[in-house]
Amino acid sequence: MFEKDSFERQFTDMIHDGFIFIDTMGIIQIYNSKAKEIFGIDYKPEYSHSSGKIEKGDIVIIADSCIGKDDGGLSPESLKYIGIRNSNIKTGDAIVAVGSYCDDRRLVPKYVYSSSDRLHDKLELEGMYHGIHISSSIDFENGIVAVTAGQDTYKIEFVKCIGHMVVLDAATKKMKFYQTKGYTARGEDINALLKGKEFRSKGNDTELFDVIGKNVFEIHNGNSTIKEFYEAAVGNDIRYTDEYKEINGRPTICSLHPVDKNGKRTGAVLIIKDISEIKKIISERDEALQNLFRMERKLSDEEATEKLLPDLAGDSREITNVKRLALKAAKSNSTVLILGESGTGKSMLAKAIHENSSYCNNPFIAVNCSSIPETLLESELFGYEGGAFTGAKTGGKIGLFEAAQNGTLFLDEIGEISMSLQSKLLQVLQDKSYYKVGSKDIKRIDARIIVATNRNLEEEVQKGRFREDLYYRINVFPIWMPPLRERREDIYSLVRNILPRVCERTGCGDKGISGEALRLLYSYDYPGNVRELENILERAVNMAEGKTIFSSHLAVKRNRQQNKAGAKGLRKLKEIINDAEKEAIEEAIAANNGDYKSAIMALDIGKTAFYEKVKKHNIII
Ligand SMILES: Nc1ncnc2c1ncn2[C@@H]1O[C@H](COP(=O)(O)OP(=O)(O)OP(=O)(O)O)[C@@H](O)[C@H]1O
Repeated sequence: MFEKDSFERQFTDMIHDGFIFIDTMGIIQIYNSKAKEIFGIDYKPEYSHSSGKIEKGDIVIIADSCIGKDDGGLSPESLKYIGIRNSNIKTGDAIVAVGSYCDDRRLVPKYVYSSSDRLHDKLELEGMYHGIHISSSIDFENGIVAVTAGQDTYKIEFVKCIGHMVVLDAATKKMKFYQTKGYTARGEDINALLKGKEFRSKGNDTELFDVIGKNVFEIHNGNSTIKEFYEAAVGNDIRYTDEYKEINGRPTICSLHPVDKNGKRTGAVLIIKDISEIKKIISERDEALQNLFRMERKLSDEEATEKLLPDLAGDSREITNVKRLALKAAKSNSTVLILGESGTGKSMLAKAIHENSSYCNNPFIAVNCSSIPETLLESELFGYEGGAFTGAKTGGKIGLFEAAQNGTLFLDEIGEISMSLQSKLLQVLQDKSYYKVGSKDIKRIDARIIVATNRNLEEEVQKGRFREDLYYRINVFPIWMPPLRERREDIYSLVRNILPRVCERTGCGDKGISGEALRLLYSYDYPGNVRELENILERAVNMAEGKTIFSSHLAVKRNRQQNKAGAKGLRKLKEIINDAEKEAIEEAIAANNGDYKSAIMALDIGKTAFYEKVKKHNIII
């Protein structure tokens, strides 16, 4: 229809978009330069090679981001051509591999693969193979697939999926084929080549690859866009403008126009805008936005935990997690079970949950189950009617459940209650109702229940000391408070939070703490957790006469390392003297309320010697 160098052809080459015209037989009549560029036809690559086919013993290097879904059509089974027979490799997996083609010398292939459900930034294989340095990598984040053989690297950019392959000649180890963009149009998909199809030459050796006169399905795999294109060309009334379409695995924006002459269909035109670059930018932007969103959410999460649980000091990963869970628990009305060693802050957390819940304007009633005698606990919890038992108040008594109505009832040390009370509690939690002792009137529970224990309840259940059904009933929303020794980084913020409180409580005036003392606090193991830290600080505040707490004011055993050395009894005399010297200086400073002149006099040493020793022992003054 068109002359080879016709005016129309030259004209369409000037268009910035890809322009393809096919006739009513699906034969390509115009295929402008931009279309060739988009689909890698007439692409002038860096490296040249002649035409040929993969032969026995050739080294084949593959990097496939999504087996079976790339446009190279690689299947897990076809990997057998390079010696990979692994039934765990599935369609959709990513693989980087090197192997010898149809090799009966049994050269073992090397490969790394990753299932599609695993998130990865990069998949990489690197090493010597058959005397040549090979690397094959897929950079998912930047959309680059690269194969290096010796000094030469062959890269292809991709948007969604890609199948890349480089072949080295068995004898010379020189590159004899490599994949570049446009391989679908050239009909050089990996699978076909592995099955023995010939490849075309490239670079300086590129044979004239004229698509004019070829059927459109020869050049483009028959996806729905090309099918529609053909349908429009043969007479169907399909047309669209600027629609997102994929052709040969490349994202494009297409416009389809049927072409009629004298009322008769003569073919169709497909105009293509290459948007792979834009798509990449968009996906990068989307990813950046997602990261930003994630960061913002994390920050606002952290801000929220700080704002809503201000009394709960600590910013370690462990305590932050506890705070996050606590805020979630506060939003639900399920029973919360707080577990953890004594003194870790379970009661404090229960209060914080209450304060952040919808029950916050109503009472928070805390009851330590171990501190109330067993005989009284039932009547304390449920209350009693006047005259219910000998010694009962005449007017009866409101129980803690009733007192906590519409608020929160915190049952601390739940692991301590007797088996008979456990059954009653189970009933109450199940039925959400109870009877006052000596009453036949049913009472409804509208309080939120939080329970806590420092016992290992699972172990208690196994030993028959705690009812299994009650354990399951209260274990709805468990929160584990980690011991302080497992979150030492909280010590600083705990001291900052607790010290002013302790100073106020003891009426000793504001006091600070020396770096040395902080370091000592940091090195201690705290079997009694935060409560023990609080007690240590309280004692120190009372001991320190000046404004600063020094390590000599802290009633803690020596630090972990020193404990260990001490336990072995292997400390050298020099070390002992050294420690004693340090302690003496600290004590002198503390005893003189931080007044160095007096400390120097008390120690009866020279000023220079004093400052030298202070420096040597790293004493903060
Ligand atoms: N994160 C924290 N921030 C500030 N103070 C804390 C923190 N955790 C615990 N404390 C303080 O430590 C002390 C012990 O806390 P709490 O009574 O809540 O511990 P507990 O785990 O309930 O102890 P027990 O198991 O013995 O009942 C309290 O005085 C509390 O104020």
